[in-house]
Amino acid sequence: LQQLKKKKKNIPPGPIGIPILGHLHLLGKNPPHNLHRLARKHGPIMGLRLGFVPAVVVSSPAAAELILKTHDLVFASRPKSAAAEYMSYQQKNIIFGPYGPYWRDMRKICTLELLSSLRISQFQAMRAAELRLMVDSLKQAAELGEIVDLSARVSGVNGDMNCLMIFGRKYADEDFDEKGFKAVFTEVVEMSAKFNLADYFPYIGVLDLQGMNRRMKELSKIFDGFLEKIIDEHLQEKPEKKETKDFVDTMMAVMESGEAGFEFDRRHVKAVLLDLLVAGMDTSSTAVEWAISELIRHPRVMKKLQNELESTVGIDRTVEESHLNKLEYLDSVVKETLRLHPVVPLLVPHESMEDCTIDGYHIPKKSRAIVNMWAIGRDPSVWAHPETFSPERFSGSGIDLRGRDFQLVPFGSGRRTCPALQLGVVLVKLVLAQLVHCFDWELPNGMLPCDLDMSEHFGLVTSRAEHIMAIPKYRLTA
Ligand code: HEM
Repeated sequence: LQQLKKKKKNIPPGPIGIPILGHLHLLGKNPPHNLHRLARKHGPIMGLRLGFVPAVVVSSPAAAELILKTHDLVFASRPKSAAAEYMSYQQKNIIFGPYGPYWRDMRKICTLELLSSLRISQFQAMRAAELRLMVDSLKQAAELGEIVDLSARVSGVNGDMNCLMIFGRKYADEDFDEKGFKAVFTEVVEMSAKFNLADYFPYIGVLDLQGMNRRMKELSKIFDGFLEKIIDEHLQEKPEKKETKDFVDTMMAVMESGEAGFEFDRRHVKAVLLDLLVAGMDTSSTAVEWAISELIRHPRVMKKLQNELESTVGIDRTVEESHLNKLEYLDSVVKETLRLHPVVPLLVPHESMEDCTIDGYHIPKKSRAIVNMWAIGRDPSVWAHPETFSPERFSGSGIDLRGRDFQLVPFGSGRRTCPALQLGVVLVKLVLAQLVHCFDWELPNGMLPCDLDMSEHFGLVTSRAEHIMAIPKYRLTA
């Protein structure tokens, strides 16, 4: 009977599952890689069962377009998950919020009030000042011939810029709990991406076999206390005296005006703040980390980018935001980096809100849709020599990052697309441009560029497994 039903409904092809787990065990330590391998055998639209949850995995541009454009509305929701429940104010945030009027309103506030072009430009001077600090400190290290933890530096400057934009001040690790600010938020992001059995076997969730629910509750207490404290501090200050309002000021003003048009209290403010912290914390810095790693591994590309920067900006001053539009090769380097290292390799899981037919396959309501960007970036029918890092492939290609070219959608596309695409791209380009323009980079202990380890650490945001260590040599005349 099962077989007959399957025939009638034409479910997507997939590997043979095992009782209870279905295909969960096939995800392994690095799901994007393992799903890519499976898709090569079973096709770009692959059906899986993760515990009790049906899933469809798409691994080609055409299949991604079906999910993110043709049937965008059907797949615009997010699955319920323990992480969203415990760590996102009962799914009151944007990232994990289910589709509906509440999510739409929250997202609108976020895009209009916080991430608009005008708001992004208001923080330009702050970004320039933070970059100056980074360059000065790396210049000092260069004078001393020091080995620098480049991953930590990039993540540090990105974290500082984020905190200044969101909270109006920087936070040192010791301002937080004993584990430190960065470590707590990195753990929140990691917990959100982990395959938690509770999400796939609803009845065993209460047993919390992996201890994840307990840890998530602890984490949420820590950051809730932190956000409460920040809101209290802001209430005591006078925002009208500030030159640039930070995101807390803006959100508190929305709350106090009562003009949100829906219930909007402190919990909602905290949920948005947490969203932006989590989403902004590691994404851009991880992209920079991958880009600089590829450039160090490919001295020809590094030199070509340095030449572009020299001819556009000069050798006696540093890159400014106004230069970015003129830097075409930098643009190609960033695209090529995101093709091979999409920092959110499986996007954030989507969930279908009703039954739907995709390319003739039946996808039941409440299926999880996984878009494997890692696989799409390596699809040999779209990319010539997909494993080669070659930014030239984008010159004159017309492919942009805005979610219209489904062979390259590292920010997603459609209703759930990243609302911070513009900010994200500016941050990545700015930080990368300073590192490349101001410094030459050498690997320590005579390591050859081709020996640089490029292993990944899988998470919602997939970063390098090992920090990149390198020796800077200052190259500007100023
Ligand atoms: C290089 C940098 C970034 C990349 C590659 C990136 C990528 C993504 C991706 C792939 C998604 C999920 C799309 C989907 O589910 O279909 C997403 C969602 C999101 N991103 Fe970004 N992002 C970046 C930077 C940022 C920054 C800096 C912020 C905020 C400060 C941000 C805020 C968000 C939010 C709020 C969502 C949830 C949207 C929703 O569910 O409606 N992102 N991002």
